[in-house]
Amino acid sequence: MNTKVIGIASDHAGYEMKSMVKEYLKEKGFEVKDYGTHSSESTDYADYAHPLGDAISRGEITRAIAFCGSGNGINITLNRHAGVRSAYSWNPEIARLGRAHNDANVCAMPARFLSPEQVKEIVDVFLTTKFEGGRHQRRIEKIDL
Ligand SMILES: O=C(CO)[C@H](O)[C@H](O)[C@H](O)COP(=O)(O)O
Repeated sequence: MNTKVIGIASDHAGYEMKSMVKEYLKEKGFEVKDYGTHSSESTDYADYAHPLGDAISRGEITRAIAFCGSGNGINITLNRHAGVRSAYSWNPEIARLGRAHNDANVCAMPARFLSPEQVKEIVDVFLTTKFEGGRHQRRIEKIDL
């Protein structure tokens, strides 16, 4: 498992925030795999969520950051993929709980409702918080149908 590789994806509404996060992660020494979109031209979040979700299901990526305008569409789509636990992370504490309690492997954010500074803080918390296991391991094992 290469935890230094981070997947990223967004639609048009999240493109600028994704670009910012891409540079931020590179500055921190991460390798970034960008699943698109690659401009602010109007597009559909599922077209980027599915390739990222597939990569997680195949085990190619173990952690990812994803955006759309509200965060809902990209989060819902990613969570259709086996093995994806995408946490809708609209503040740092929710991101921390997503990792600590849910072993989330994707941090999905609402790009139109967060500042770049808020996003950086959420990303930092998401990438540094460890899963607590214990009772939470039992619970996540009950998620998949
Ligand atoms: O938030 C989203 C989906 O949950 C999308 O990012 C879109 O921005 C949203 O659906 C609004 O669409 P628009 O074409 O950007 O007006």
